[in-house]
Amino acid sequence: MDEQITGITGTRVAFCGTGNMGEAVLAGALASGVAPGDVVATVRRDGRAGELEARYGVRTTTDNAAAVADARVVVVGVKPKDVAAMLASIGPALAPGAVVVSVAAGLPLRFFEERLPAGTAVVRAMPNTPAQVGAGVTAIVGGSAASDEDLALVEGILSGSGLVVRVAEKDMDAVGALAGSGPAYVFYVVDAMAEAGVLLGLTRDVARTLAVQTVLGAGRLLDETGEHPVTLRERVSSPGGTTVAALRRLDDRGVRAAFLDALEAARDRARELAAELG
Ligand SMILES: NC(=O)C1=CN([C@@H]2O[C@H](COP(=O)(O)OP(=O)(O)OC[C@H]3O[C@@H](n4cnc5c(N)ncnc54)[C@H](OP(=O)(O)O)[C@@H]3O)[C@@H](O)[C@H]2O)C=CC1
Ligand SMILES: O=C(O)[C@@H]1CCC=N1
Repeated sequence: MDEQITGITGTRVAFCGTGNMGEAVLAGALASGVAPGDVVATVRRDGRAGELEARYGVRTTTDNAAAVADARVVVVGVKPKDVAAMLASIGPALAPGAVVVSVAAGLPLRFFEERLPAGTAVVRAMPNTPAQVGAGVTAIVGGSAASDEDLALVEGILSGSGLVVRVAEKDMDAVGALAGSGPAYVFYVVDAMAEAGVLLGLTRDVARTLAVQTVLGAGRLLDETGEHPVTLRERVSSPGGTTVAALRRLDDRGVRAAFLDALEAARDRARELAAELG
């Protein structure tokens, strides 16, 4: 266990708003070595509280201010439109030296720093949902009051979610468009491939298994060989064979161009959110 992970022992973490992304980051924090007894997760519904308690053995509450009172790290996991109200609730209750971590799409560090007590350390993060199984990737950037120690602590807590990279804040909306939203594009492709398998006569079960395993295997091959995707694609494409016939259709249908447009749309929506809410 390295020094960063060791430093996590005993760190109290509050999750303020524990939905899809908050839960995935919570699972990663526990995998990093945060003790369930040091975690409090806030919710709005009893049913949700029961789910989180049963799955992770953490405490839950609907009282956000009480949740942050002794937390060293506070993860704000509500939707962007709910962030300002959350900060108004928790700001006065933050413990001295607390670091506030935002996962909100679009909202800049400035949005948090303007609404929290002066000098509050803020870290902006963009995780993705494979964090739930330790296979996520999260980009982080620290605000003006976040120390190296704060960033290292947050990085350690997020490392149980998967890879953590540090980026400049100007790149955060691009990160969100690529990696934050990215799992949804992959699920979309898997669903489309499985549907196509059904069209060709495979059972739904077999088609799903083949699509999932193919995406998993292709991802591992990319990761473990470090080869360029074009090189790996060429190795699948026999001259005059079946794959080039299929890839030509994808090109004809503008799939590559659609990805370029799609990521620009996601980036632009993040900018709009910041403008609407800021
Ligand atoms: N989903 C994703 O893949 C990613 C999301 N993000 C960011 O994560 C954030 C959350 O998104 P997501 O998890 O998808 O959304 P969810 O709606 O699943 O999660 C938000 C949660 O916050 C709860 N909540 C809202 N207000 C309060 C409150 N006052 N007190 C306690 N709990 C509250 C909601 O409760 P209730 O269940 O009752 O509605 C909900 O469970 C967003 O800012 C988003 O931009 C970032 C990267 C990826
Ligand atoms: O769709 C969203 O707005 C969030 C942010 C990135 C992924 N999901």
